[in-house]
Amino acid sequence: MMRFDDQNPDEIAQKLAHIAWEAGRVLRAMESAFLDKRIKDDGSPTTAADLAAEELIIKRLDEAWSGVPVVAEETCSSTHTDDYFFLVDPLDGTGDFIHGTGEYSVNIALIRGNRPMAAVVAAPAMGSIWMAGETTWKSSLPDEAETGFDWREAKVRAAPEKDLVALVSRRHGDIATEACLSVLSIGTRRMTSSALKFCLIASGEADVYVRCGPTMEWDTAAGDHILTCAGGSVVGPGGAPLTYGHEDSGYRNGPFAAIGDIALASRLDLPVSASAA
Ligand SMILES: Nc1ncnc2c1ncn2[C@@H]1O[C@H](COP(=O)(O)O)[C@@H](OP(=O)(O)O)[C@H]1O
Ligand SMILES: [Mg+2]
Repeated sequence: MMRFDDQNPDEIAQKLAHIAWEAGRVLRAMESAFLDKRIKDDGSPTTAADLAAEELIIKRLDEAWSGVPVVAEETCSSTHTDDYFFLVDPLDGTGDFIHGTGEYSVNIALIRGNRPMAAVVAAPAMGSIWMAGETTWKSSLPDEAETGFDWREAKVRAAPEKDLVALVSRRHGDIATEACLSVLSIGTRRMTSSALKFCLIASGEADVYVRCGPTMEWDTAAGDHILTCAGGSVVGPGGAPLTYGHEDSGYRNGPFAAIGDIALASRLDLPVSASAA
């Protein structure tokens, strides 16, 4: 089996970026097609585009790192016995993909133990991509993957005293999330779908994203790593980082807050368990 010890995390992230770039091409080509949607058990939609992108990503991961388990949203292989495994959301923000807002992303994270070590989030319709190994990098999405990326380091900003910029889901909200936000001095609330919320904080364009409603590990792992390597944090109740690979709980996350400035952590009071859907 291919091991990761001989590759540095930024090199792995770069390979993941190429795979996400290719999956993004598949999704863009399917944007205007009329796609039947199916509602899954958790109430969220899925389409042929989710499946096509996931199939491609799994194939490419296997070509690059044969035998490493992949836990992916649509075909969620339920066991991972190795120290390393991938978490994949081929299309995060399927509702937005269907409604044409363009706010959807491809999320891929390599997990070592219970934390990410390399990750990519691509936003094909927005033309942007973020990757992180040890450092976080942002690029526009090029026409040619081999030569076209223009990677620049991404960094969080210090939180302003007041008028924080909060990112909130366009399609999912709950009372517990609103209660957490209400104690912060929020100046602007910006509706944003998918893992883009983590990336905008990582790029210093926003300060906080709180989510007390249900999400899955593949929704957060890549964005978590991108934000963390840019100087931010993703914390659960009590301020601990999120951990991944919780097969027993069906890969569900608890409540979390993504923040650019760790100083905000002491002002947050997250509930212990996720709100109902
Ligand atoms: N009831 C539920 N249980 C688990 N995850 C849910 C959920 N409702 C929404 N989500 C997650 O929230 C994601 C969308 O987040 P946002 O509202 O921030 O765009 C969905 O991603 P997918 O579109 O990949 O299914 C889905 O995984
Ligand atoms: Mg998805």
